[in-house]
Amino acid sequence: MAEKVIAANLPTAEPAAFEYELFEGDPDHLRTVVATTNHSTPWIDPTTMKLRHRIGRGLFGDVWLATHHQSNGDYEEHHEVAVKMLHTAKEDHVRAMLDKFEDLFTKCQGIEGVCWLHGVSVLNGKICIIMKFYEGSVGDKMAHLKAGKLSLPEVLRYGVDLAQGVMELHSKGILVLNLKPCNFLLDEKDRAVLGDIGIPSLLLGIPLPSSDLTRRLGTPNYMAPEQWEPDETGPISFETDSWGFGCSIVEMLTGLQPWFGMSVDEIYNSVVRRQEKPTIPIGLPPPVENILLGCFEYDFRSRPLMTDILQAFKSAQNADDSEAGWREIGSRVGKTGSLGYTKWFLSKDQLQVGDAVRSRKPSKSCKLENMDVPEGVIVGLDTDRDGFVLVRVHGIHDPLRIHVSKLERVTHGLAAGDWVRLKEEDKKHSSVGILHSIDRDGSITVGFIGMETLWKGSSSDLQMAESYCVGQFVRLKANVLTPRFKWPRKREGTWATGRISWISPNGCLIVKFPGLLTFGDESSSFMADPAELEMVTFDTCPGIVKKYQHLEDFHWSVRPLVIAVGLFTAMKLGAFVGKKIGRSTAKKQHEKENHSERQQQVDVGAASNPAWLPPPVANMLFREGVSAGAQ
Ligand SMILES: Nc1ncnc2c1ncn2[C@@H]1O[C@H](COP(=O)(O)OP(=O)(O)OP(=O)(O)O)[C@@H](O)[C@H]1O
Repeated sequence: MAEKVIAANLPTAEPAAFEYELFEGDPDHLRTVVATTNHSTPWIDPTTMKLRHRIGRGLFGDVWLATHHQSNGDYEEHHEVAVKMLHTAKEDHVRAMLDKFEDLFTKCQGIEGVCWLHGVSVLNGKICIIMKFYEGSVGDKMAHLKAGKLSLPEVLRYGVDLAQGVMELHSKGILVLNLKPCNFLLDEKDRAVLGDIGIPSLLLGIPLPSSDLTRRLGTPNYMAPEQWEPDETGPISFETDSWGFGCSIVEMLTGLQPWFGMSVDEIYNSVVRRQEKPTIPIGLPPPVENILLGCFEYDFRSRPLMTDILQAFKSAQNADDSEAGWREIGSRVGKTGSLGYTKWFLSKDQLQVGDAVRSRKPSKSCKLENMDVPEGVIVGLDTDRDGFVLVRVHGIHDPLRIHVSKLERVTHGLAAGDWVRLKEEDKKHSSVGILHSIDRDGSITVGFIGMETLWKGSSSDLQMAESYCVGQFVRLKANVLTPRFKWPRKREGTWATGRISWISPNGCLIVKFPGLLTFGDESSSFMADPAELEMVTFDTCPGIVKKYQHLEDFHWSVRPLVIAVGLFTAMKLGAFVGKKIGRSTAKKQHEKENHSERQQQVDVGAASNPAWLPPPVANMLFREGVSAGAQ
């Protein structure tokens, strides 16, 4: 049977190549790696391995069927094993990966629901992960079915197996990052186990050989938005696996791989830039449908954890009519609470009596004002109404009855979601980030630009930082000469001011520049490090000129519009002034004519008067003349 599956899995088998692969390597090189690596338990002597057939070729390397030969004088055994041979890496990277593998190996011991790991070896400078050989995968099973998809009860059963396996790995701090039906292996009892565990995690932080692979830490069709550039718009976290899990379930239910037929760049544009989600079949049991909707939340903090997924699948499995309602394919919109948080987001922190709390601000707002509870303490749980707690607020006699979704826990002055700054800067990453969690003992996790995973530390390492939200205007601080990310300049050469359009969970700001006119492919969105920015508001702009310049940041058309209005006004004014001048010239002309007429009359009247007569006298004469003329 094993041979049958192997044959079916042989897309590009190279039967003769393995001997070459195994023995061509420089034994001294191997000995160096072996000798300098701490390989107490997982290390397998490469000379005991014999590669037989290549089963498949994946993004991270090839999988081979091999024989592992073991003997200790008394006995001699040959085991059929699967060998994942990773791509060639530099010697110091090999060492780093072997150390990481050892940690993974130790943590995986005794975990059910994940592929059995025998150990690790190095052949030809390539790391080989040696695992139990399984008869096939969920992907293989689907490929052999006529419709290419599984029944709902089967999906739920495998889903429960897998969620349990992933949950166990998560409990040991291991991220899978490559969940997909081909990596769900099937054991003798038709239970799904996770294959290929943790390989992207082994590669985290290690430069990949091909530039094409550098931004991929998984299989593109199953990758979560934050997985593409985890140090820039990440970090990756446990909920990153929830996205991959959701993609796999959708594929198992429909037989269609998410983003099928699209190139890597097209998938990147759909998932990361346009924030699109895989299509979810409609008519699924409500717990499964809700969980899938949650799995495809763009911000991973809003997604369910594996324990939520397991619970949902179990409850759908127990429901009698699980398959009755599943009909056709369509898309749905996720449900969020009144403040814009999903129930998965809110369920990550369970409030307890004695917790200090404050009102939760709406998810897309910076404003803390008008809070019902600026500061309070939970003094009891309302047993009559589910989800309500009693909060004692300073200055109010009776405790307030408030729903937990409207409150957030404050520990050592910090609450999840706060903007924080590291007291001691670390050059490797930004000093400003977003707090993801704070335990009651003060241990924290923070998302920082420059880190692929969450930073762990203590609340005493942090201080509050200025918070940013979508819609605010920002520009680079004057002392920033070389920003972390590219930042556009105005025509005059000064840094442009932009508007925040999105905030990644690590605090990376996606900034648009409505004040700059862009052409063709020119991108209008830029990433920015909050540590390098300052806010721009009308109040902070000194003087009328700066205020007007800020007005220009709102839209590129403000300047031409102002120029047009200016020109129009100038023309109108010109015309008006022209008319006025014309009128006054005509008037003056008229007056001049009148005057010369009068003058003539005066001259006539004054003809007998000498020219040296003083003006009052002359005027008197003039008046007399006018009156004489008028008479
Ligand atoms: N332990 C194993 N036993 C039997 N078959 C395995 C085992 N591990 C992997 N396979 C099979 O080998 C084939 C190739 O696996 P591989 O994981 O290399 O491919 P991939 O999942 O497409 O790529 P990658 O994981 O590198 O992104 C798959 O069909 C997989 O089911």
